Amino acid sequence: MSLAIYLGTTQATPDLPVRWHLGIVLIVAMDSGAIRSLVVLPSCVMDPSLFLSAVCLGVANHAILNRFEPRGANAPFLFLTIQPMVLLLFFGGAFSPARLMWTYVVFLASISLSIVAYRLSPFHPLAQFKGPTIGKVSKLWGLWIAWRGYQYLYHKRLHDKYGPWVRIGPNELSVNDAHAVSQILSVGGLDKGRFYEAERHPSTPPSIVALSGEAHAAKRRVWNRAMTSASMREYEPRVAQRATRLISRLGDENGTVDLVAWFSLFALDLMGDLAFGGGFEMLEDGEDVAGVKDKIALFMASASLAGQIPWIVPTLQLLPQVGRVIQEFNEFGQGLAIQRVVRGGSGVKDLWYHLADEAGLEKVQPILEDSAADGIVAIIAASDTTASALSSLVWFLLSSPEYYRRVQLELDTVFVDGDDPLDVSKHAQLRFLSACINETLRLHPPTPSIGTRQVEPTSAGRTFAARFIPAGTSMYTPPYALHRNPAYFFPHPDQFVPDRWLPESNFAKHDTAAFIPFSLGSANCVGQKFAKRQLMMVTSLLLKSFNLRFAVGFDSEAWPGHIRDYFVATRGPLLVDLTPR
Ligand code: HEM
Repeated sequence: MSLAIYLGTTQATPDLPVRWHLGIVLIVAMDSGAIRSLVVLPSCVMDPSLFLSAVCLGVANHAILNRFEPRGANAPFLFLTIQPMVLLLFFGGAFSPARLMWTYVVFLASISLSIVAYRLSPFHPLAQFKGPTIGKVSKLWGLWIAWRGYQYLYHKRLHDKYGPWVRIGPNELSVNDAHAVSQILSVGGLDKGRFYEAERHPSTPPSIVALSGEAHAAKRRVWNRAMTSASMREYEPRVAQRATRLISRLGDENGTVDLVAWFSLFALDLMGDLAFGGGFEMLEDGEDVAGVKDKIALFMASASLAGQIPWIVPTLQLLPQVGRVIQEFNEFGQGLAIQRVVRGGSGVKDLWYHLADEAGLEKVQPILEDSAADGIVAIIAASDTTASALSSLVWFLLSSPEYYRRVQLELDTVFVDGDDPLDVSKHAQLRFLSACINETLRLHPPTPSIGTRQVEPTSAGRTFAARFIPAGTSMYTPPYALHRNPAYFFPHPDQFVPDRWLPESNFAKHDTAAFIPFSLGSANCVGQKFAKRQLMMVTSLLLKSFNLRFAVGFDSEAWPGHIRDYFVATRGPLLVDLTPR
């Protein structure tokens, strides 16, 4: 009830200063009897000195935990659990369950109130940053939003309301300022935050995504080799083969298809080929028989949610079920890796060839488990992202017939009869299709929020775009909000207007520094050129092969509403009718 009154009042007047929030909480709490019962009820079983000691102990615990922030919750949980018992023992007197319970209640209530008061107070290091009160108080609200998959929309809404810097968690900011974002993500900026620890389990080798610093740089060197222009040329025949099979399977369906599902089967088959020398035949089956997609979805959802409150990760990992998700995933990757090794490379310089350093270029050869972990990352990082981008591109084109017509005209001009739409040497001529891809990645970035970066907790803090950021602060740099910021893309920041990407266009604002679908800096997307190449190849072949329109009865306008953000955004079915051209 008190909470409802409090939320109601603050909702009606959202810009109340912090001291008013504290005042309202206090009055409502007193009025509702919460404070009275907290003082009166325990007095039946607790003498005043025990009561006061429990309060002081609670506040002291907050002061200590705040000063020496623990990395995990296991030791602090234990530490907090035993203290009320020790306090009771120290005070002596008759033991009763009621006395013990109230000691716990008073102790925990004191810690909680002390934390809330501090987080809302002007003494908190992030007090100068605006943001929703509930976010300042606890990360649990952010977890709830992330649970529902709406984090990307939440970030944008908060930036629309509070401006480019928003405090979205007790020690967390979201930044929608292109200059600051580039400083944060680029070389010399910040390392990955604890968000990424959720992807690691002590029993499994870390992949490139979960690493930072030197260890990341070493892995990245191998990945960079795998993504040079020469390496990509080796992969192109595989892309062409899988894209051709996709088109023939779509043709077999003879009518309405769910393109989200088919793009996903295509991308998984392709990455299975490149990362492990084959093994999936999902296009053939017309479905994901082995449930790889479900495994990825479960892994991504668990990691992205646990990443919201990283201090809980060591505790969660004590649960066998949690470890099992990560371990099973890892074993799955190792199984594929062993098959690839047994099968041999047959001279193909695929992704595995580079990840396993078959050329022997590294001083220390990676062990099979490490390469397997990276192979799995390749499947996760490359399949859902590419499939998401392809489906959004088709959705935008079918929703804007004029742009669809222009893309088709361009394709028909560049690829005249007998030309191969998979010929990458002609990509440079597909200027409008390229603009449509950029505009799709702008409005529907496949990773709409990315994980956090963190100011080194032992540092003296950092300054970005003239704002001082205290040590330990986590920072989101959300592409979705940045890409729709009218300060960078104007006019029509929320509309699909591919012309803004053409060199001859003259839009009032077109700041590509704010365009970060592949992130920036040393941990940006290593596969971005390959991703764009795939998008161009598949779209060219698809639109040359078929005329597309939304299936009859399909609610196309509602489709973007089904996008959910679990690090990589998921999409609902995209039902399209195809007729051969
Ligand atoms: C449209 C498609 C794609 C998009 C939008 C995309 C986006 C991204 C983004 C935003 C990151 C940085 C994530 C972070 O900072 O936490 C990333 C990282 C990464 N991506 Fe992509 N990606 C795509 C396709 C691909 C492909 C095709 C590959 C590989 C074949 C790939 C491999 C990777 C890898 C290995 C990383 C980790 C890099 C590192 O930590 O150094 N991605 N991607």
